[in-house]
Amino acid sequence: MRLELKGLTKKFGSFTADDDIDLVVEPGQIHAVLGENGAGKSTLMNMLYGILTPTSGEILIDGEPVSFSGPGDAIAAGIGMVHQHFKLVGPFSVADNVQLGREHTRGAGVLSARAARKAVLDVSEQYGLRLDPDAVCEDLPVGVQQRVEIVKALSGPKTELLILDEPTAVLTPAEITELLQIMRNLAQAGTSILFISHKLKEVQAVADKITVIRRGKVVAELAPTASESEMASAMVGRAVSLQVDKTPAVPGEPRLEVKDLTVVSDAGVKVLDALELTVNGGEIVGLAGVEGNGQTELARAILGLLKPDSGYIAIDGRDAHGRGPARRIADGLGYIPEDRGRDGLVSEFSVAENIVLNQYKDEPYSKRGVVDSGAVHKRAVDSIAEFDIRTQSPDESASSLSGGNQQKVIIAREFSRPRRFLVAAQPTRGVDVGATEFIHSRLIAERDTGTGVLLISSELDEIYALADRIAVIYNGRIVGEVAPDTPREVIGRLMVGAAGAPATTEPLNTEPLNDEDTDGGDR
Ligand SMILES: Nc1ncnc2c1ncn2[C@@H]1O[C@H](COP(=O)(O)OP(=O)(O)OP(=O)(O)O)[C@@H](O)[C@H]1O
Repeated sequence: MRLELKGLTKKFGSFTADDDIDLVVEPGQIHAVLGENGAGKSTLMNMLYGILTPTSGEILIDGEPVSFSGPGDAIAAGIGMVHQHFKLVGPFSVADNVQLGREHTRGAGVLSARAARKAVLDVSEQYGLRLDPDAVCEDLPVGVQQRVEIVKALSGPKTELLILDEPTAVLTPAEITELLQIMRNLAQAGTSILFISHKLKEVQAVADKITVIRRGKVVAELAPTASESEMASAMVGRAVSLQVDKTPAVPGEPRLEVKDLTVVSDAGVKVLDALELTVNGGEIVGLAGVEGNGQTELARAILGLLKPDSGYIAIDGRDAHGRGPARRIADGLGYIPEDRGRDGLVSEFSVAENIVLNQYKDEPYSKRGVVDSGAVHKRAVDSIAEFDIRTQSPDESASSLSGGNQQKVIIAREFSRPRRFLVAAQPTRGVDVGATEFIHSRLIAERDTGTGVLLISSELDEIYALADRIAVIYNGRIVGEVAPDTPREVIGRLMVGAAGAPATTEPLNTEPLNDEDTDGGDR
């Protein structure tokens, strides 16, 4: 399929999210779309997939103008889409999920259970996407759920163009390598791919062509040979430092002490297993690990959202036992949650309300129990400017913000008050390079004021950039604490629970994306 966009424009009220976009995707081409948070990438893809109606402009498929009144039309025209946030129904099987939604698809028809299983197996075989059609989706690792989304997108009547909107944001390094290979295979077989990512190494690794959009306009077309800094500055419109400067840490008193912490899941599995960890004031401890090894539970237990079965947590020297999240926050705990939808934002609240979410009862936002809306508004206006949150107004609902800008709202909230200890879980997930630079330098500034920081990140690059000490978590235990100059292979082996194994038997990732990533890194 040859896809051509001519002057595609989308306005929300008086705001122009996409402005006169021209773009051509040739058959079998992997075309990356890069841009800052809020640049208009998802809006553009949603128009292409029939979710949004363009305000003006044309979409042409093989030279013919098309008009979609819903995703069903786009699917029937040969377009498949994998969204930024998974849309699978957890308790359903893989086959059921692939089948789901087809009832509205013109020309695709409803499949019988047998036909749905067969569709999964056929697509799996055709593209080398291994999947068990009978597996229950919520039991599958994230990378496999992603594969289900791709198979679903490819199982339309004749999918020839696949839209992947930040498909790697939640994947492990090995899963990312696998996905990039799947993309190459698909392209080789003739499928065109539109690929959105904030991870520049991935873009370099797979893209045939790169279009950069900024504030809704195409600002550059780059060759795949473009360097990371060329891509970054085209996106942001200024030079971006991809490396943060920091001086050595000066650790002080313990700010987090975790001893013998055990959490058993409802299914009877020890998700945290006698975990021991200390973070001192004035240092950043990076918690490295493949997602799903207890990081989420550790963060939630520190905040008081998850009750441990046994063990001890102290925040700033105070036993946290019996203290709920609100009291821990009052004690000086800060929290940037990994799941902004669940723990970070109230999406129907305004941007301003979200910025003061855990502070609105305090001075100056409340006086004698009454919220001072002027003070809240002023604080929101200041934060929007300081953190470059792209929103039309502080009163806009948080749900209308782009994914990366939602993350900036949380960051603005958590960086605004003095803290003794901060848990930063995936702080730059979905965030563009400019904002990543900013968040990284703020985390270091926090450390330099004496705050203890536990950085939980699935990105080894991020851990290396920031951590003064690296703790590796595997199966709910800290299996190693190492210095920040420890080679990737060593950390990679710890991450897969194979500390003693020779390097050759436990590759973290078999296909490095570039020469620097000798173990296949996390990008
Ligand atoms: N339904 C809507 N109503 C009002 N504004 C919207 C709506 N949907 C998107 N926007 C605005 O359009 C702009 C573009 O958003 P979009 O989600 O396309 O950005 P993006 O480039 O995908 O960003 P990110 O990298 O953060 O995902 C944002 O400023 C967003 O606030």
